Amino acid sequence: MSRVPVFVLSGFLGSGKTTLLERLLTESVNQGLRATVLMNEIGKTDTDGNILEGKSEMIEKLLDGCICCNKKSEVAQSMEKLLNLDPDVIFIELTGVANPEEVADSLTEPQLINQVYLEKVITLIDSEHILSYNSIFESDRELVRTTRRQIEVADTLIVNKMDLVSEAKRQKIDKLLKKQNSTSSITYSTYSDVDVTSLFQPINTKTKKVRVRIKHSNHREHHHEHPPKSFTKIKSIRLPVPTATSSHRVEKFLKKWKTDLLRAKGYVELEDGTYLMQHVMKRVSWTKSTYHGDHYLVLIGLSLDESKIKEDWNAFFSEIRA
Ligand SMILES: Nc1nc2c(ncn2[C@@H]2O[C@H](COP(=O)(O)OP(=O)(O)OP(=O)(O)O)[C@@H](O)[C@H]2O)c(=O)[nH]1
Repeated sequence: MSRVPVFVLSGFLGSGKTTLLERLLTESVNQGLRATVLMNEIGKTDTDGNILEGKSEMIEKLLDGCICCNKKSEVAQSMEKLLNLDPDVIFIELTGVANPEEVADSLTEPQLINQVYLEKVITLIDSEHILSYNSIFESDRELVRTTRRQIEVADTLIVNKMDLVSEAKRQKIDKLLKKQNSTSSITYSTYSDVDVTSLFQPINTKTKKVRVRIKHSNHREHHHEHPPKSFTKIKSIRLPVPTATSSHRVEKFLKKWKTDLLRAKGYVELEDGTYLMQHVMKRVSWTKSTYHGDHYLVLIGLSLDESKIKEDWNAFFSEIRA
């Protein structure tokens, strides 16, 4: 029996993983490949799953945590469900704070090892922010280590968001990446627009080699001292959006937490309908959406003060209602 190739999409929060996944799913359809997806999110809310709605009916979700050792059996269970659908390819989108080595290990579980192989770890790089990671994450060494491993173990590095950086910055990033990973290919993109056909090459040529491997570091044993559901100090907070509001007001609210806020996303009702709000570091975008579920925002950040944020959020809506 041939093993199913697995592509792991890694990269820090907001780097462009879901944007690439949408392209990969479109290409899968074009090539007549049956693609399935395992999504992993930090909180209990699956915004990326909603974004991908309609792109693939075969999405398994692992919410509330990064795929790390305590989730190994859940990964195996989810993968088995996907394998029952007889896919040609499986994409795993990790959370922005996951170390791809953990999921690679999960693929070697006894019930999976004969059914799947790791084809590629693709790591997306947010070119606008990568050079600032060390200073932004100063208080969280584990996070610095994880973002570094995302680069070091990648087979393919995609430096995304090239529309937001200068040529001088591109050269600095190039130098940094080559220092941290001398063997990976490096591709530059805007909105993760890469040559996806070449990423699929191994599947097309049907040279499905039996391998599950990853470039491990010498000291890759997992650190068990962290609490089970928090790999780093990164926290995710879900805020319900009970009534229609304005984008300006939401952005003003987010700005208040900017020192700790790394990522926010969710569905908000504005005057003329529902919008998907995406916030990466300080950059915000709004896209009209056909989403029909409850409106909410998810805030992800370092040491976010949950009770203060929730209190402020409630006050924000009391003001609207008054
Ligand atoms: N300006 C610009 N924005 C981009 C680019 N690529 C993606 N984005 C935007 O960046 C935001 C985050 O993109 P995603 O694809 O959701 O990133 P992600 O890595 O999946 O995010 P998480 O799953 O939250 O870690 C979205 O608003 C995208 O539209 C790019 O090349 N340039």
